[in-house]
Amino acid sequence: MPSTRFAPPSEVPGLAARRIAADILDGVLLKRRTLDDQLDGAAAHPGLKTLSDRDRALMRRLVATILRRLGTLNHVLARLLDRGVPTDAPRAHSALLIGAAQILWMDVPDHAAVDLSVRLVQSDRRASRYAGLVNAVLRRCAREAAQLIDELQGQSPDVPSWLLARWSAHYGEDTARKIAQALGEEPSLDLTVKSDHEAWATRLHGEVLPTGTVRTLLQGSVRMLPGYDDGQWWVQDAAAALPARLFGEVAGQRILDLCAAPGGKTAQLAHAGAIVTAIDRSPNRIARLQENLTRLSLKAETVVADATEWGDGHSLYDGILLDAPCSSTGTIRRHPDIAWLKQDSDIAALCDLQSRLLRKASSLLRPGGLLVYCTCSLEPEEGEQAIAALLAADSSLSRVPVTASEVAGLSEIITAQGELRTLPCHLPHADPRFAGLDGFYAARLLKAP
Ligand SMILES: C[S@@+](CC[C@H](N)C(=O)[O-])C[C@H]1O[C@@H](n2cnc3c(N)ncnc32)[C@H](O)[C@@H]1O
Repeated sequence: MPSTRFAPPSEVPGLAARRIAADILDGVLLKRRTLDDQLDGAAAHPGLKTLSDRDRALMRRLVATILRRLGTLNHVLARLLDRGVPTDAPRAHSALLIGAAQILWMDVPDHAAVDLSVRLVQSDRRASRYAGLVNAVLRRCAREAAQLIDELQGQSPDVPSWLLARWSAHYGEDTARKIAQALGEEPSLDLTVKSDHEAWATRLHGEVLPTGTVRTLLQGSVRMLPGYDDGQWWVQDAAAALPARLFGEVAGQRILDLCAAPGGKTAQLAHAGAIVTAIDRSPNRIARLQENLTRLSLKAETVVADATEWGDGHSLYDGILLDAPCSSTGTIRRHPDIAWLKQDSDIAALCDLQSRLLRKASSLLRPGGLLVYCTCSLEPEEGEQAIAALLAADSSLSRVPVTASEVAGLSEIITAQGELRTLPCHLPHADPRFAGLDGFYAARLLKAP
């Protein structure tokens, strides 16, 4: 729980939002807590409740911008600080990041950004003696940062080097650089709508993508948008909406969604008429899935269970969706904390779980049934290699290649093996704010009849 106080009544406008941003930033960078954890649910920052909708949106955007451009910011600050970032007062570092991000990329006047960061350090016992330093460095930042950022040309400072090395090895240096560049952009809001796609796109000031997703640049709480309360759509990245479609016609089929929460894909399957059993091992996340289904007036059987141990005695399913837990490196655009929280060593442990879940999924599938496996990871071990290993070990399964016509003709997102592989740099658009996809992998497998 953050120790700093928030929002005393006499405080200058905007300071509480910056202080909470600093707490949450420290939560990610120093305490290794996820953004989701700090922004929603029981363990969320208690100060969030005191912020207006506008300040809350600004605070979220500020934190996301800093995490998305952390390498660049740290380079600029390092060049402006003769003796480096003070190590005895973490709030001095977060105040510098917050001030610099606003000066460089947000619609906040420079003098206000500097003033709020100075106040931020002044109100922290350990950091207050750095108020003069913060003031001077941020003023120089406003004057000199553009030139300092130029020094980074040709580099990808905002992606940790271990990740960049992985992507270069698998996709080639050029694509790795494009992925890194795409991750620096603020992502659009993507919605899966039940019907009337064009009408919803117009109402929400967006457009319909070739794949049917409605994409808009609206910001702030989605709960305030038209269509939310009456359950006309749900938030789902355009790439995340593709795997569930690989089953084809599912009306009346029994489909098992093995790692289901918060339920974007369960909702797609239920909306398409499937009889869905949705399993997740997290009770809180299953509760969220249930809430989402209720809002959308959709139905599914829900089960809280560890999927690796579930299913004995159940009849076999017509289709199984395994959206496995993974490193989530494909979603860094939307969850920029992931880049700084995950480590290379996490991937091997996840691969072990994924292979156990895959074996379980195969055992619960009827002959002639389809298994769709997907992960929101860019790492081949969690995608292509996991499926290659499964196919080598289980001769009852074979690939049913995905064709371009199933994904609105986007042949660049299909591999030579007929698997889906979307990258953050895919789906270019004349207006870059409308471009990009989360990085997803999906394969479709048939159980021999
Ligand atoms: C990638 S998310 C699923 C997203 C979901 N399919 C959707 O479209 O909204 C992975 C989920 O797997 C769940 N999970 C992780 N390990 C599990 C296990 N052994 N058994 C069941 N669920 C598990 C996590 O709680 C998490 O909700």
